[in-house]
Amino acid sequence: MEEVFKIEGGHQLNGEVRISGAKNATVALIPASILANGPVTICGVPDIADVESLSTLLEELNVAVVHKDRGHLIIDPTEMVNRPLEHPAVTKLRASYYFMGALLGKYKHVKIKMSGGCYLGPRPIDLHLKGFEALGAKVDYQKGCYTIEAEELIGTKIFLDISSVGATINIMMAAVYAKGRTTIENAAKEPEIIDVATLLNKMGAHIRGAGTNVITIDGVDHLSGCFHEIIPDRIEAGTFIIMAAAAAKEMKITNIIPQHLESLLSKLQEMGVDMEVDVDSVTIRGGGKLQGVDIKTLPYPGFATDLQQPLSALLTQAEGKSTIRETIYPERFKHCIELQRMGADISVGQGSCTIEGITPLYGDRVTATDLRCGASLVVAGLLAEGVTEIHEIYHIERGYDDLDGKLRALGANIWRETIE
Ligand SMILES: CC(=O)N[C@H]1[C@@H](OP(=O)(O)OP(=O)(O)OC[C@H]2O[C@@H](n3ccc(=O)[nH]c3=O)[C@H](O)[C@@H]2O)O[C@H](CO)[C@@H](O)[C@@H]1O
Ligand SMILES: C=C(OP(=O)(O)O)C(=O)O
Repeated sequence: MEEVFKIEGGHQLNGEVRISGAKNATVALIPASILANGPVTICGVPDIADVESLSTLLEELNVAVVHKDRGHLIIDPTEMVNRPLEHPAVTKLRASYYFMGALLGKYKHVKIKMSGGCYLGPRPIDLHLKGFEALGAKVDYQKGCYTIEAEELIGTKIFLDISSVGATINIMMAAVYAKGRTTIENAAKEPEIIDVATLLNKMGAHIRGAGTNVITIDGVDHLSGCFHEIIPDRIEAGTFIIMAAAAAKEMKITNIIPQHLESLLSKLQEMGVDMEVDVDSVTIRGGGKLQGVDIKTLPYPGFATDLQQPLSALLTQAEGKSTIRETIYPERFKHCIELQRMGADISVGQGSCTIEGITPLYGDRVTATDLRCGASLVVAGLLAEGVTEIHEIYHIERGYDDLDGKLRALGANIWRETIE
């Protein structure tokens, strides 16, 4: 028995959609909260499977977790116990690795299984571990489990060979209680990193420079509970913007920070998408003629790798040739095989793909091999003739809050079906 999405294409989207809190911020804010010595209230928490998995892990640690209405989450680590995290929930998502930095920071000791998440090609965590070691920790890996411990953590200068989002956040969390100053050079600059630094600073940490490539963390002795509202999800916003360009007459995407979406919006403008950008919303008028474009994924503020997959589906409807060069995850092209099944003319090369448009798409039985592949297939399903059946939607549920409900409210014909 499996639950699938079915989408009947060709229904025009219209109206307004409100974007939820950012998944990639939330999944770091939740582990970061355990660094406090009192209750932390996070508001705007998206209703996604990754949050459920992290809540399970908090409960494993005897942290009190209360889900209130409208995305309020109260995390109270007052009675916390630093147990090994070997629960299967660890492997359900990538971000469980943030418990490494958080538990190491708070207790100088952590034992945790290897995390999971989308397979996008190899996703090593060597930079996280090197960062912990530079702070004075010893890392041991046995039988799929990391043990990381330190007598004390001492601030130091850490240069990241690659500006990794995960390593930047993990080191930041490990360093908040360290003695003296930690400097992260070549730090990642994604908005989610600023959000985590903001939460930690509200708790009493002393972090400067988040959002630039040099972050300094001056260790403190105590962190308290606080209240924090999560930034909007720029990847969910981008996905809906792409869907609007694909299938909307007029659609307003609200609760966004347009500055976080500049690389996408400027590409869509180059494609010929009609848009009106406001302070915290964008209105898209779809149905116009689209031109193919070339895209290169890059760390923020460059074009987000998480959006190249949904955009690929739209590019099948753009005139001429489009090329996507993937510099973050050169193997992130599994969605192309699924799109080909639906009629797309795509060839995949070494770290890139070429899409020839315009090709009509036809509903078929396809598989969401990862989260954004799933989003790409939903975009394709909205455009396709007939019914598209998407399997393995648990990937989509890991990162999109009520994607099908939001689409139905906009006029899409999408439903869930349980099949044998
Ligand atoms: C939960 C979360 O926030 N996930 C996002 C995060 O993943 P994640 O934090 O895992 O991605 P990173 O920024 O760490 O990865 C960037 C690049 O660095 C490499 N690398 C990373 C760490 C390391 O120790 N060694 C190493 O070689 C990776 O293989 C990749 O090629 O950023 C990615 C890049 O924007 C996004 O696609 C993910 O949606
Ligand atoms: C790859 C992603 O997520 P994760 O890092 O959680 O696997 C994503 O959000 O597109």
